[in-house]
Amino acid sequence: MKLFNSVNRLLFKKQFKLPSGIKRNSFIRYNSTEPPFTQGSEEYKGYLKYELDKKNNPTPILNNEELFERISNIPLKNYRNFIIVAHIDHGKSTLSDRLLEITGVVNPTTDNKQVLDKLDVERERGITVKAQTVSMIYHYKGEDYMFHLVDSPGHVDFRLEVIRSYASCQGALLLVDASEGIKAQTVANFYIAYSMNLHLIPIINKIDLDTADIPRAEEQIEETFELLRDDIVHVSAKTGLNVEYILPKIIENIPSPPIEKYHRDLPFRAQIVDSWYDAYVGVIMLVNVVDGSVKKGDKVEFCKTGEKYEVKEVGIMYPDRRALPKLVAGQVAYIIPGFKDPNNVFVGDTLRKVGTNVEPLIGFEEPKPMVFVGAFPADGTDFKKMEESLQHLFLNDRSVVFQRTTSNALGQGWKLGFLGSLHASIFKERLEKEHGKNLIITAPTVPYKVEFKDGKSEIISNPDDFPDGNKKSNVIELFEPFVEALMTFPKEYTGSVMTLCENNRGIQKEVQYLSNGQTLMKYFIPTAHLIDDFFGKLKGVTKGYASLDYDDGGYRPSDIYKMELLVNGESIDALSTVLHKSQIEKNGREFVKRLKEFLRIQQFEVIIQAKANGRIIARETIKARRKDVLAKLHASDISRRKKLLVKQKEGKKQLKSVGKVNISNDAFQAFLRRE
Ligand SMILES: Nc1nc2c(ncn2[C@@H]2O[C@H](COP(=O)(O)OP(=O)(O)OP(=O)(O)O)[C@@H](O)[C@H]2O)c(=O)[nH]1
Repeated sequence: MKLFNSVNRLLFKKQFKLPSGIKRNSFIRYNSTEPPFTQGSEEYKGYLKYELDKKNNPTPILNNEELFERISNIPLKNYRNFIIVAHIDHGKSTLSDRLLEITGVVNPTTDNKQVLDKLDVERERGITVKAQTVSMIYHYKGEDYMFHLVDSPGHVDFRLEVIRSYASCQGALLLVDASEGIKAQTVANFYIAYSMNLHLIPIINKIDLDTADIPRAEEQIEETFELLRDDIVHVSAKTGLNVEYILPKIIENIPSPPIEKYHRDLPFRAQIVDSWYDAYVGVIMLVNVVDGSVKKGDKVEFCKTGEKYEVKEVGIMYPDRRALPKLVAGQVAYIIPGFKDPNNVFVGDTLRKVGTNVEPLIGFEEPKPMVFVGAFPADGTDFKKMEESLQHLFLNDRSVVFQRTTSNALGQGWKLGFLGSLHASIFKERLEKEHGKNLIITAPTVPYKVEFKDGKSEIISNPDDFPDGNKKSNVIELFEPFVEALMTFPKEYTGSVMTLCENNRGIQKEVQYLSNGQTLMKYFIPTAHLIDDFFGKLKGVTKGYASLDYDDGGYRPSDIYKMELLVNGESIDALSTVLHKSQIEKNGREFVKRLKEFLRIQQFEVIIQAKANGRIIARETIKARRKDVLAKLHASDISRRKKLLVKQKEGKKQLKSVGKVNISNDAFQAFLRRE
């Protein structure tokens, strides 16, 4: 591989005519600081030829024996575990693809588009949802190095996933898009990496774009993160330009796993970093091996549950599973424990060999769902079948909370909890795509906290359970969750963003004007407003230029009430919401109006009301009208008559009944989807 790289480097050098005055040995610097080549220029054509040659002479892909032999000889001091962090869409997955090609993990001749984005949703939506790990071997200055690269999700909903991934890493590549510059998530991810003592390698990506502004991105990196301009590598992950210069930087700047924490001569101990389900082999666990070694046939124990299993397979992700005879300390690798139920595995738990009784490692913070929805099967749908199908959908995402629940209006169903609004919308979209009309999904809600007079407190994630009327007399205080939102946008929108935040009951924490003409603003925002498309509204008032990141902002006392929708005096529990006092009048009026539109004309008068704090807020009436489906037919048209009557009968079957009023599935769905 070394030979291959030097041949390529020569080829690469030969293709470019360097401007006069620039020496060959300043080649790296030249390529990493100058603007990209113009398309169609001689240099660009030369670069394309280099790309073609690379494709025709790829680094050979090792078979399992070769792989194990190479890995077995790599000492712990030559391990580098790192993560790529960046704002969403700044090119993490694309950069991973290029690194995998250079190190011969994947063949560059195949179309490597986001090799690591394995979940369907990730490929469909082009975003990373789960962190993925992949191992690489890189030969440098006569020695083999083992890299574990973690491609972490960029979106804030998956922040805990990012933090967990950091735990097994010593360094991070901090990626910034050359045309976009630093964004909210770049800042947020930088601070996490910094607080966890990770060594950072700054990289400016997308230098091939016409809109790339490299000096501006450099200035931002230097000013905001106090990283040296000279340390920045300039790359195009898309074309591969300069990506090879990142690898030596990783070796020289990121330390190996610390020898005081990782011991190859102690009994086996590993931390579970992630787990997923495979239809053929069952559960697969990704582990960070901290001490000792483990191999197929070893008996291992989960510290948390005490459950014991025999190891069926061990190996590394390369980029798919490659079975190896054994794993050793320092590796981030997989273990197949040979069971099917994903609920038996707890991320953060420690694995040890049976009988060794070594101390468990410190676990991770459990992800807390921030957004809840109810899901109910429409009439005629098989509950059990639907439940199996839903469970299947969530098998690979253990952060989804899945519980049975019942509603007086919609019958038996499930309560689903998600990490944030993107997480919820990804699954909602999939549910709607896969189950369409067979599933009614209620409006998203957030978990409220209630403190009672007896000192107890409760988290309420179903609005209908929110204390009201008599139940409220035992309550001392009600709390709603907030997020600490971090926004960046061009300075001229500062006033509009402030107004937006104030209108969403935001509490200002900090405003900073950055040198690049951007404002960085921090506000505490109620989570309920955040999930009500706050980002969409933020983009609206900043012409799409804002970026948003958020963190848990804790609970704050709040003047909140349950609002019910009544149809002929009967409350429809699935449509209850929890609202702040300031929103009740407006939302109450809007909700009854909307529900009126969606309710079918009934055979008697229907009264729709919104009620909160024991008071009727709004009211609408639907006048009775009998629908005669045969009215327009000629008396002798018997077969058509029959058909229509059958159709009417089917339609009636579809109606969900609340009190005496029938509400069709379509009406529920249309109301909830705000169509
Ligand atoms: N022009 C250009 N486009 C790039 C470059 N790198 C990535 N892209 C494009 O930018 C988009 C986002 O790239 P990804 O690699 O999916 O970004 P990501 O950071 O992994 O995104 P998330 O996983 O959603 O956070 C894709 O359309 C890429 O093709 C680059 O160097 N130049």
